[in-house]
Amino acid sequence: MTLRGLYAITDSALLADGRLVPYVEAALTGGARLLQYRDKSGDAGRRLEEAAQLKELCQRHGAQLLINDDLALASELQVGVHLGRDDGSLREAREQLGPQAIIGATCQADLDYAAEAIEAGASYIAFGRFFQSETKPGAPAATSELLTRARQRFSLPIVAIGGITVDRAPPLLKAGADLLAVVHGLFGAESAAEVQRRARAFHTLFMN
Ligand SMILES: Cc1ncc(COP(=O)(O)OP(=O)(O)O)c(N)n1
Ligand SMILES: Cc1nc(C(=O)O)sc1CCOP(=O)(O)O
Ligand SMILES: [Mg+2]
Repeated sequence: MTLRGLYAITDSALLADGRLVPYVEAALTGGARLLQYRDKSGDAGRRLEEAAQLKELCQRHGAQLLINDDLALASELQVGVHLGRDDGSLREAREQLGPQAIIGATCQADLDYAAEAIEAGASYIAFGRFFQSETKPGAPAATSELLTRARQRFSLPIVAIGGITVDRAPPLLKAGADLLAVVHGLFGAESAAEVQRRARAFHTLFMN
């Protein structure tokens, strides 16, 4: 699968009160290619149930599911995983999930760490945050110049994350991002119809 396009990331607060499935379905209908289940609660039963539902939705829409932080859950569902720098070993994830699995690595603004992540078996490298983020205000900042340098140095798919909206996205694509990872700019919406409209607008950016 080509890793390019909109990468939707769930948020348990934005998608509470029954919004998880309809909003995710809207994002996938609008064209999201990857979906990350990001839930920081310790409720293992609910996490398994929700992630299994999302896997089924992704399969129906030809998209790929990744689990944030949790290799054991990714392994149980046989889906991908996204790991930050303190979330466990990328090498172990690759060994456990096999050669086909999508494994993502948070690289913040660190090109040398990205090189290590690639060596350890990452499928994509994620840089950010590019703008002020409502979801993770404390994430270290990155610039589009960093993205340009990453593009020159690496051929692996590059993800941009952090405060991305449809209006802010074009310079990131110009600098070489293959995937735009978005929480609030996609799911911080009043209705599923608005989520679908935003997803479609992101999707259209990749057609140019
Ligand atoms: C695509 C993508 N990029 C970066 C992150 C951030 O991961 P991490 O630093 O581990 O922070 P948390 O998301 O776990 O709070 C991500 N999740 N996805
Ligand atoms: C989870 C996360 N990681 C980031 C990083 O820079 O590594 S920024 C971020 C939050 C992304 O959400 P939003 O699209 O609402 O800003
Ligand atoms: Mg993490």
